[in-house]
Amino acid sequence: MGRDAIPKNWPPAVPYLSHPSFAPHITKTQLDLLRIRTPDLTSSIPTNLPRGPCSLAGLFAARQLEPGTLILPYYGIVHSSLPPHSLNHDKSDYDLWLNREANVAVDADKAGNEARFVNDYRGVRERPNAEFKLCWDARSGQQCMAVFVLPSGKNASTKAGTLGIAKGAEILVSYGKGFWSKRKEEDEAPVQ
Ligand SMILES: C[S@@+](CC[C@H](N)C(=O)[O-])C[C@H]1O[C@@H](n2cnc3c(N)ncnc32)[C@H](O)[C@@H]1O
Repeated sequence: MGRDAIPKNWPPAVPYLSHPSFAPHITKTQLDLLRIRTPDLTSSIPTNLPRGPCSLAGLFAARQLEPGTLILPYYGIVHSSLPPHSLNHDKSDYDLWLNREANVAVDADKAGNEARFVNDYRGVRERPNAEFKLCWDARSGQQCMAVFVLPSGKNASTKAGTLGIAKGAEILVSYGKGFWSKRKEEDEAPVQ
């Protein structure tokens, strides 16, 4: 796979990222905080994970995926969540916290990779089968958000044979109740 490869059917209006992109306002202090591997970052992206299109999944698993497996990193524009650069007043559906201490989030609205298409499980199946998790990218020596198969016991189905993600199944996370209650409020708000 060449360095400039992009996934099939990628929307032409959204630049495809094969690494995080840093907004120009990100400070050295914020960057330095992202370069610390804190003890809670037990999961990692290995140095041999290729850049570019993901071989394990687009939105659907390309093969059976075991609990806890790294599926793919979540790339977007790494930006400060504090004013004046905060995107809060125009927060996108693709914006995830990266590091609260550094006030840094990653937004895949304007640019990203396949992970920006991961849907919520509600209305699709009974439970999520994957999660967004902060991990350590050993390739760049930086903290990175990524999508992992839910480990056994973490909201995952415990029925025999249903752990992990079966080949062909959709990758589904939980956006959290807060996401959908906010969406409901917005939908019900009177049009100004
Ligand atoms: C991060 S995007 C996910 C990708 C999106 N489906 C797309 O095709 O670009 C988040 C948006 O996807 C839609 N979405 C995700 N999960 C959904 C679900 N379970 N039911 C309905 N809409 C969903 C919502 O519109 C949400 O704002």
